[in-house]
Amino acid sequence: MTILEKIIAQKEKEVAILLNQTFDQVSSPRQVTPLSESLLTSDRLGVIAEIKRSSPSKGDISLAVDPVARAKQYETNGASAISVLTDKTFFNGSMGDLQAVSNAVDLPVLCKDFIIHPVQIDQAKAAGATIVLLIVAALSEEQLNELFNYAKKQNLEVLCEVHNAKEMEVANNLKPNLIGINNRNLKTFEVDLHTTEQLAKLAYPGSILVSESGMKTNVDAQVAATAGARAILVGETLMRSEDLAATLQSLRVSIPKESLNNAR
Ligand SMILES: O=P(O)(O)OC[C@@H](O)[C@@H](O)c1c[nH]c2ccccc12
Repeated sequence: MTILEKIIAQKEKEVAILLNQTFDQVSSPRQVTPLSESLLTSDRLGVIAEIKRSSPSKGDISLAVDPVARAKQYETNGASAISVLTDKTFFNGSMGDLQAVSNAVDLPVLCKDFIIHPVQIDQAKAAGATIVLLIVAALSEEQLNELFNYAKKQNLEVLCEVHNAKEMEVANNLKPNLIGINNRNLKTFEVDLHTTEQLAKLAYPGSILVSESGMKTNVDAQVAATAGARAILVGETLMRSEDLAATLQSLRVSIPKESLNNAR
Protein backbone atom coordinates (compact mmCIF):
# COMPACT_ATOMS: atom_id res chain seq x y z
CA MET A 1 0.00 0.00 0.00
CA THR A 2 1.32 3.48 -0.82
CA ILE A 3 1.11 6.14 1.87
CA LEU A 4 -1.63 7.82 -0.15
CA GLU A 5 -3.67 4.60 -0.13
CA LYS A 6 -3.19 4.33 3.64
CA ILE A 7 -4.34 7.89 4.14
CA ILE A 8 -7.42 7.37 1.97
CA ALA A 9 -8.34 4.22 3.91
CA GLN A 10 -8.15 6.26 7.11
CA LYS A 11 -10.28 9.04 5.55
CA GLU A 12 -12.97 6.51 4.68
CA LYS A 13 -13.21 5.61 8.37
CA GLU A 14 -13.37 9.27 9.36
CA VAL A 15 -16.10 9.99 6.80
CA ALA A 16 -18.25 7.17 8.22
CA ILE A 17 -18.13 8.95 11.59
CA LEU A 18 -18.65 12.43 10.14
CA LEU A 19 -21.81 11.25 8.40
CA ASN A 20 -23.47 10.92 11.80
CA GLN A 21 -22.80 14.57 12.58
CA THR A 22 -24.27 17.79 11.29
CA PHE A 23 -22.24 20.87 10.60
CA ASP A 24 -24.08 24.09 11.24
CA GLN A 25 -22.85 26.77 8.95
CA VAL A 26 -22.16 30.02 10.72
CA SER A 27 -24.80 32.64 9.95
CA SER A 28 -22.25 35.20 8.76
CA PRO A 29 -19.41 33.36 7.02
CA ARG A 30 -15.99 35.03 6.90
CA GLN A 31 -15.75 37.66 4.18
CA VAL A 32 -12.31 37.66 2.64
CA THR A 33 -10.88 38.75 -0.68
CA PRO A 34 -10.66 35.51 -2.67
CA LEU A 35 -7.13 34.18 -3.07
CA SER A 36 -7.48 34.03 -6.86
CA GLU A 37 -8.30 37.75 -6.89
CA SER A 38 -5.43 38.84 -4.67
CA LEU A 39 -2.94 36.73 -6.63
CA LEU A 40 -3.98 38.20 -9.97
CA THR A 41 -3.65 41.75 -8.71
CA SER A 42 -0.20 41.23 -7.19
CA ASP A 43 3.10 41.71 -8.99
CA ARG A 44 4.84 39.51 -6.43
CA LEU A 45 4.71 35.76 -6.02
CA GLY A 46 2.09 34.98 -3.37
CA VAL A 47 2.92 32.71 -0.46
CA ILE A 48 0.32 30.33 0.95
CA ALA A 49 1.87 29.81 4.36
CA GLU A 50 1.19 26.48 6.01
CA ILE A 51 0.69 25.37 9.60
CA LYS A 52 2.31 21.93 9.56
CA ARG A 53 3.17 20.21 12.84
CA SER A 54 4.58 17.04 11.31
CA SER A 55 4.37 14.94 8.18
CA PRO A 56 4.82 11.29 7.21
CA SER A 57 7.91 12.19 5.16
CA LYS A 58 9.64 14.53 7.61
CA GLY A 59 8.39 13.35 11.02
CA ASP A 60 7.94 16.04 13.64
CA ILE A 61 8.51 19.56 12.36
CA SER A 62 7.00 21.75 15.08
CA LEU A 63 4.63 19.75 17.25
CA ALA A 64 4.18 22.43 19.88
CA VAL A 65 3.49 25.30 17.50
CA ASP A 66 0.80 27.79 18.54
CA PRO A 67 -1.15 27.84 15.26
CA VAL A 68 -2.86 31.14 16.00
CA ALA A 69 0.34 33.00 16.87
CA ARG A 70 2.08 31.50 13.84
CA ALA A 71 -0.79 32.34 11.47
CA LYS A 72 -0.83 35.94 12.72
CA GLN A 73 2.92 36.18 12.07
CA TYR A 74 2.36 34.82 8.57
CA GLU A 75 -0.34 37.44 8.01
CA THR A 76 1.77 40.32 9.35
CA ASN A 77 4.67 39.29 7.13
CA GLY A 78 2.76 39.26 3.87
CA ALA A 79 1.31 35.77 3.33
CA SER A 80 -1.52 35.66 0.77
CA ALA A 81 -3.38 32.86 2.54
CA ILE A 82 -2.92 30.42 5.41
CA SER A 83 -2.99 26.67 4.84
CA VAL A 84 -3.83 24.53 7.85
CA LEU A 85 -3.15 20.81 7.75
CA THR A 86 -6.16 19.32 9.50
CA ASP A 87 -5.36 15.61 9.20
CA LYS A 88 -4.68 14.17 12.64
CA THR A 89 -3.39 10.65 12.01
CA PHE A 90 -0.56 11.47 9.63
CA PHE A 91 0.10 15.20 10.17
CA ASN A 92 -0.89 15.86 13.79
CA GLY A 93 -3.24 18.65 12.73
CA SER A 94 -6.89 19.20 13.58
CA MET A 95 -10.07 21.00 12.59
CA GLY A 96 -9.60 22.84 15.87
CA ASP A 97 -6.39 24.34 14.49
CA LEU A 98 -8.27 25.46 11.38
CA GLN A 99 -11.11 26.97 13.40
CA ALA A 100 -8.72 28.84 15.69
CA VAL A 101 -6.70 30.20 12.77
CA SER A 102 -9.82 31.24 10.83
CA ASN A 103 -11.03 33.21 13.83
CA ALA A 104 -7.70 34.97 14.20
CA VAL A 105 -6.79 36.17 10.68
CA ASP A 106 -8.45 38.09 7.85
CA LEU A 107 -6.79 36.08 5.10
CA PRO A 108 -8.28 33.22 3.04
CA VAL A 109 -7.76 29.92 4.86
CA LEU A 110 -7.12 26.64 3.05
CA CYS A 111 -8.28 23.36 4.59
CA LYS A 112 -5.37 21.06 3.79
CA ASP A 113 -6.71 17.55 4.01
CA PHE A 114 -7.54 14.55 1.89
CA ILE A 115 -11.12 15.24 0.90
CA ILE A 116 -13.03 12.28 -0.51
CA HIS A 117 -16.62 13.13 0.53
CA PRO A 118 -18.83 16.28 0.59
CA VAL A 119 -19.31 16.00 4.35
CA GLN A 120 -15.63 16.95 4.79
CA ILE A 121 -16.33 20.11 2.79
CA ASP A 122 -19.24 20.95 5.13
CA GLN A 123 -16.94 20.41 8.09
CA ALA A 124 -14.17 22.57 6.61
CA LYS A 125 -16.57 25.39 5.80
CA ALA A 126 -18.13 25.28 9.26
CA ALA A 127 -14.61 25.64 10.70
CA GLY A 128 -14.01 28.79 8.64
CA ALA A 129 -12.14 27.52 5.58
CA THR A 130 -12.58 29.59 2.42
CA ILE A 131 -10.52 27.27 0.20
CA VAL A 132 -10.49 23.49 0.00
CA LEU A 133 -7.85 21.23 -1.52
CA LEU A 134 -8.91 18.53 -3.96
CA ILE A 135 -6.13 16.09 -4.78
CA VAL A 136 -6.59 14.55 -8.23
CA ALA A 137 -4.41 11.54 -7.31
CA ALA A 138 -6.75 10.70 -4.43
CA LEU A 139 -10.01 10.74 -6.40
CA SER A 140 -11.80 9.16 -9.33
CA GLU A 141 -12.76 11.66 -12.02
CA GLU A 142 -16.37 11.30 -10.98
CA GLN A 143 -15.59 12.04 -7.32
CA LEU A 144 -13.46 14.98 -8.33
CA ASN A 145 -16.26 16.50 -10.42
CA GLU A 146 -18.80 15.99 -7.68
CA LEU A 147 -16.60 17.48 -4.96
CA PHE A 148 -15.52 20.38 -7.16
CA ASN A 149 -19.10 21.32 -7.97
CA TYR A 150 -20.18 20.87 -4.37
CA ALA A 151 -17.42 23.16 -3.06
CA LYS A 152 -18.24 25.82 -5.66
CA LYS A 153 -21.90 25.70 -4.64
CA GLN A 154 -20.76 26.38 -1.08
CA ASN A 155 -18.93 29.48 -2.34
CA LEU A 156 -15.57 27.98 -1.53
CA GLU A 157 -12.48 28.36 -3.68
CA VAL A 158 -10.92 25.09 -4.82
CA LEU A 159 -7.22 24.37 -5.15
CA CYS A 160 -7.03 21.44 -7.53
CA GLU A 161 -3.77 19.53 -6.95
CA VAL A 162 -1.88 17.61 -9.62
CA HIS A 163 1.49 15.90 -9.84
CA ASN A 164 1.77 14.59 -13.41
CA ALA A 165 0.58 15.24 -16.96
CA LYS A 166 -2.28 12.78 -16.74
CA GLU A 167 -3.64 14.44 -13.60
CA MET A 168 -3.23 17.87 -15.20
CA GLU A 169 -5.45 16.75 -18.06
CA VAL A 170 -8.13 15.67 -15.58
CA ALA A 171 -7.85 18.97 -13.69
CA ASN A 172 -8.00 21.02 -16.90
CA ASN A 173 -11.43 19.58 -17.68
CA LEU A 174 -12.75 21.51 -14.67
CA LYS A 175 -11.22 24.80 -15.85
CA PRO A 176 -10.35 25.48 -12.22
CA ASN A 177 -9.38 28.95 -10.98
CA LEU A 178 -6.49 27.52 -8.99
CA ILE A 179 -4.28 24.59 -9.94
CA GLY A 180 -1.68 23.40 -7.45
CA ILE A 181 1.33 21.61 -8.92
CA ASN A 182 2.70 19.42 -6.15
CA ASN A 183 6.44 18.96 -6.49
CA ARG A 184 6.17 16.08 -4.04
CA ASN A 185 4.95 12.70 -5.23
CA LEU A 186 2.42 11.65 -2.58
CA LYS A 187 3.12 8.00 -3.30
CA THR A 188 6.90 8.09 -2.88
CA PHE A 189 7.52 11.47 -1.14
CA GLU A 190 10.15 12.35 -3.69
CA VAL A 191 10.40 16.09 -4.29
CA ASP A 192 11.43 17.48 -7.66
CA LEU A 193 11.04 21.20 -8.30
CA HIS A 194 11.18 20.55 -12.05
CA THR A 195 7.65 19.17 -11.74
CA THR A 196 6.34 22.73 -11.76
CA GLU A 197 8.39 23.66 -14.83
CA GLN A 198 7.25 20.56 -16.71
CA LEU A 199 3.56 20.75 -15.88
CA ALA A 200 2.99 24.52 -15.97
CA LYS A 201 2.98 24.51 -19.75
CA LEU A 202 0.24 21.88 -19.84
CA ALA A 203 -2.19 23.75 -17.59
CA TYR A 204 -5.48 25.27 -18.70
CA PRO A 205 -4.49 28.84 -19.66
CA GLY A 206 -7.14 30.46 -17.47
CA SER A 207 -5.95 28.77 -14.28
CA ILE A 208 -3.73 30.45 -11.71
CA LEU A 209 -0.81 28.19 -10.81
CA VAL A 210 0.45 27.45 -7.32
CA SER A 211 3.74 25.57 -6.94
CA GLU A 212 3.56 23.34 -3.88
CA SER A 213 6.15 21.64 -1.65
CA GLY A 214 9.91 21.68 -1.27
CA MET A 215 10.35 25.47 -1.50
CA LYS A 216 13.38 26.52 0.49
CA THR A 217 15.10 29.48 -1.07
CA ASN A 218 14.67 32.62 -3.06
CA VAL A 219 16.09 30.71 -6.05
CA ASP A 220 13.38 28.03 -5.74
CA ALA A 221 10.73 30.76 -5.69
CA GLN A 222 12.31 32.41 -8.70
CA VAL A 223 12.20 29.14 -10.65
CA ALA A 224 8.51 28.71 -9.82
CA ALA A 225 7.67 32.28 -10.83
CA THR A 226 9.59 31.94 -14.08
CA ALA A 227 7.71 28.72 -14.85
CA GLY A 228 4.44 30.67 -14.53
CA ALA A 229 3.37 30.18 -10.92
CA ARG A 230 1.62 33.12 -9.21
CA ALA A 231 2.01 31.59 -5.75
CA ILE A 232 3.90 28.96 -3.81
CA LEU A 233 2.65 26.81 -0.96
CA VAL A 234 5.25 26.57 1.78
CA GLY A 235 5.17 24.47 4.93
CA GLU A 236 8.38 23.18 6.42
CA THR A 237 10.63 26.10 5.49
CA LEU A 238 8.31 28.57 7.21
CA MET A 239 7.65 26.33 10.22
CA ARG A 240 11.39 26.09 10.82
CA SER A 241 12.18 29.73 10.09
CA GLU A 242 13.36 31.85 12.99
CA ASP A 243 13.10 35.04 10.98
CA LEU A 244 9.77 34.90 9.23
CA ALA A 245 9.94 38.47 8.00
CA ALA A 246 13.17 37.75 6.14
CA THR A 247 12.13 34.31 4.89
CA LEU A 248 8.76 35.44 3.55
CA GLN A 249 10.30 38.54 2.03
CA SER A 250 12.90 36.45 0.19
CA LEU A 251 10.26 34.08 -1.21
CA ARG A 252 8.00 36.87 -2.51
CA VAL A 253 9.90 37.41 -5.74
CA SER A 254 8.68 39.61 -8.61
CA ILE A 255 6.42 38.04 -11.20
CA PRO A 256 8.02 38.27 -14.67
CA LYS A 257 6.43 41.11 -16.66
CA GLU A 258 5.15 38.86 -19.44
CA SER A 259 3.09 36.84 -16.92
CA LEU A 260 1.48 39.80 -15.19
CA ASN A 261 -1.53 40.29 -17.44
CA ASN A 262 -2.39 36.62 -17.72
CA ALA A 263 -3.41 34.09 -15.18
CA ARG A 264 -0.09 32.68 -16.34
O1 LIG B 1 6.40 21.45 3.72
P1 LIG B 1 6.53 21.74 2.26
O2 LIG B 1 7.52 20.88 1.56
O3 LIG B 1 6.77 23.22 2.03
O4 LIG B 1 5.11 21.37 1.60
C1 LIG B 1 3.94 22.14 1.85
C2 LIG B 1 2.73 21.54 1.13
O5 LIG B 1 2.90 21.70 -0.24
C3 LIG B 1 2.53 20.07 1.48
O6 LIG B 1 2.24 20.09 2.84
C4 LIG B 1 1.41 19.39 0.69
C5 LIG B 1 1.11 19.55 -0.62
N1 LIG B 1 0.03 18.82 -0.96
C6 LIG B 1 -0.37 18.13 0.12
C7 LIG B 1 -1.45 17.25 0.26
C8 LIG B 1 -1.65 16.76 1.51
C9 LIG B 1 -0.81 17.05 2.56
C10 LIG B 1 0.26 17.91 2.43
C11 LIG B 1 0.48 18.46 1.20
